[in-house]
Amino acid sequence: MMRKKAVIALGGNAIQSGDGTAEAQQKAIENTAKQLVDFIENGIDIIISHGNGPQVGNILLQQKAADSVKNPAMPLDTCGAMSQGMIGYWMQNAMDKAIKERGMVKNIVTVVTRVVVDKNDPAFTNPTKPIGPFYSEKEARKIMEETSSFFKEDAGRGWRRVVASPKPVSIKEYSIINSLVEQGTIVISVGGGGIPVIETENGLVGVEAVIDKDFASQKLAELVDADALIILTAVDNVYIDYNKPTQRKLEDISVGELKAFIESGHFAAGSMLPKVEAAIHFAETSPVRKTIITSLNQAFNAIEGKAGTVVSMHGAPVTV
Ligand SMILES: Nc1ncnc2c1ncn2[C@@H]1O[C@H](COP(=O)(O)OP(=O)(O)O)[C@@H](O)[C@H]1O
Ligand SMILES: NC(=O)OP(=O)(O)O
Repeated sequence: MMRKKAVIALGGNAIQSGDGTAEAQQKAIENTAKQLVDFIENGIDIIISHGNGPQVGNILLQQKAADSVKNPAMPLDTCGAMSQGMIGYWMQNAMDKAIKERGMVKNIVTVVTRVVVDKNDPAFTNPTKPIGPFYSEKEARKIMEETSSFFKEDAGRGWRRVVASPKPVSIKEYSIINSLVEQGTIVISVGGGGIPVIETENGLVGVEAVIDKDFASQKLAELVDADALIILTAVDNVYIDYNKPTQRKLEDISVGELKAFIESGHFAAGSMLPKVEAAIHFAETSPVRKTIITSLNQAFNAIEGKAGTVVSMHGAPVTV
């Protein structure tokens, strides 16, 4: 059987359901792992990436709450590393269990991943990435007055702290990630978009930012020469006229058609827009590459061309 390679980016609902306890998050991840095993069983090598918006924001708050001379608060890049370790650990346990239940044997590893960003990226002066819990407008405005944090309204769901979200330029660990995958290991990497670092005369230095996991996953998919980038979120498809009576789902679509829908403003900034942009960036690198945007439940159907929004250079079905 010809092996294929896919980078699977997991959205918030694949990691968290119910409250934010370790138990609830691990339960959601166990359910996710069961579905990801379908790919492995069918000869697709997977690299799993995931978001960290809620988790990294909460870790930052916990750091600040306990901040003291003897127990200094850790900065955002280090909180990002903590979130990679935490979610990676949960995912390793869940994948181990799911694989064993299907009678297979596989190694699973989490790679703490550093992603280089440009220190002059305009995102550093325009924070847009929501992290941590939701607040009322009144609470958010009060915290903004008292601290140097910024808050914005997040897609009608409430107010959240926003931080800089520079674009990924390169991924330090991509080569080792690829070697591990080629050996048949399941790799969890670029968690939370990767730890943002800049290149300096003294080596790599972490910066106060959170990279978008869809953009980082797209960059990784390119660098490891994946056949497919699979972006899993809460909806089965990307829609035009989303939530309007004229709503229409997109199935097989070309890069050109999708760019035209972006121009007409069909995709919400901060939610569907980065996914659609990442999808385009990956699909336009080669006519044999495709990006799928769908839900966890439809993920495997989508790889078989039976579900999801599939973005490719020419919009015709691409077999993976
Ligand atoms: N045009 C659109 N088509 C489909 N979903 C959309 C669209 N515009 C906004 N959305 C919303 O974007 C959400 C996905 O973004 P988000 O929740 O930020 O992603 P993640 O799953 O990575 O956490 C969908 O669940 C949907 O509610
Ligand atoms: N880092 C990141 O994109 O996280 P979310 O997907 O949780 O926003």
